Amino acid sequence: MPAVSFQSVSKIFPTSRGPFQALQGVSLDIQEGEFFGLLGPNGAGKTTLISILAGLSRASQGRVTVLGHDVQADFAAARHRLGVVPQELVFDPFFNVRETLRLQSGYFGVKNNDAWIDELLESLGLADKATANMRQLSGGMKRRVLVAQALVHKPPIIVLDEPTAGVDVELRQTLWQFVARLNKRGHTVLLTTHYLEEAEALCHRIAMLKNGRVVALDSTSQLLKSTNISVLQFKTDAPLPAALAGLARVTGRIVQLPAQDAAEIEHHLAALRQAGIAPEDVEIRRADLEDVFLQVMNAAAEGQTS
Ligand SMILES: Nc1ncnc2c1ncn2[C@@H]1O[C@H](COP(=O)(O)OP(=O)(O)OP(=O)(O)O)[C@@H](O)[C@H]1O
Repeated sequence: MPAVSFQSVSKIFPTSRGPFQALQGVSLDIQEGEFFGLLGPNGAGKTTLISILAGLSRASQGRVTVLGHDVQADFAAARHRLGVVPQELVFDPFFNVRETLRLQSGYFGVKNNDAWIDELLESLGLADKATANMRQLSGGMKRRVLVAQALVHKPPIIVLDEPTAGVDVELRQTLWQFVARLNKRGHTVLLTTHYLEEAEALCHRIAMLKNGRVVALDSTSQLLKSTNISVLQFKTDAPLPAALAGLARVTGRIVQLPAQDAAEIEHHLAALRQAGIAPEDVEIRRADLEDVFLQVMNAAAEGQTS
């Protein structure tokens, strides 16, 4: 039985400009013990899908189950098996950290779980903040409590919606170490993130969403193998010739150009030379998940317009 099963899930939001289809027939199964990544550009429908999974929003069509429990018909059983770390920081400011975690345990009918709460506090670097009031914590500390809060009832499935947005390097490392440990112990993890190097490092399998549809679904290693492209990377201050500008991924001075083969790399270099550009720090590397992601998204866009 899959840990999570999305079956032909569609979602239509009524808006002032008429109905808007945020999800269009999304079907995918996440197996028990998997570390699964859900990727997509802003507005692709990731949060909508997670809200339906968590029972916060209803699918317009289709069905979602959590370890066999329908998220609507069998809401309590499904919800109990999920630990959802939401994107937004929402807390009751009147409680301290430990009280917040005890309160959350109470919502799930869990008692006498102080040993687990201590482990959560310790693993998330919150041990010295146990009696601090929620409103005294920094944003990053609050995010740690949010993670702890989602895990108080030891859910078999952990759902993380962009947990590292705006989070410092230390917390990212603490968080990923802890989540990876829980995954090794058998917890299923569903992660959405815009940090593709995190997804590449952590996820066994990845689904890419665009405009509410699944446009790629495969193991991370297959996705990386699916593209035989290389990337020509260099630095320059000069504006690129138009023919290359459309292909390039530019970050400040760093330019990355995908190329199918050596001939195309030569072609790119010749185009630069012709434009009078002398690229600095030239290197050629294999495509990473970000390159694959961009390729999949561009192919999906072309598919839609044709
Ligand atoms: N309540 C709503 N009413 C109308 N449209 C909505 C509503 N909630 C979401 N949408 C729209 O549905 C689409 C998907 O939104 P969603 O938040 O699921 O995207 P996302 O993939 O999580 O994006 P991001 O990466 O920005 O978090 C967007 O176009 C959004 O504007």
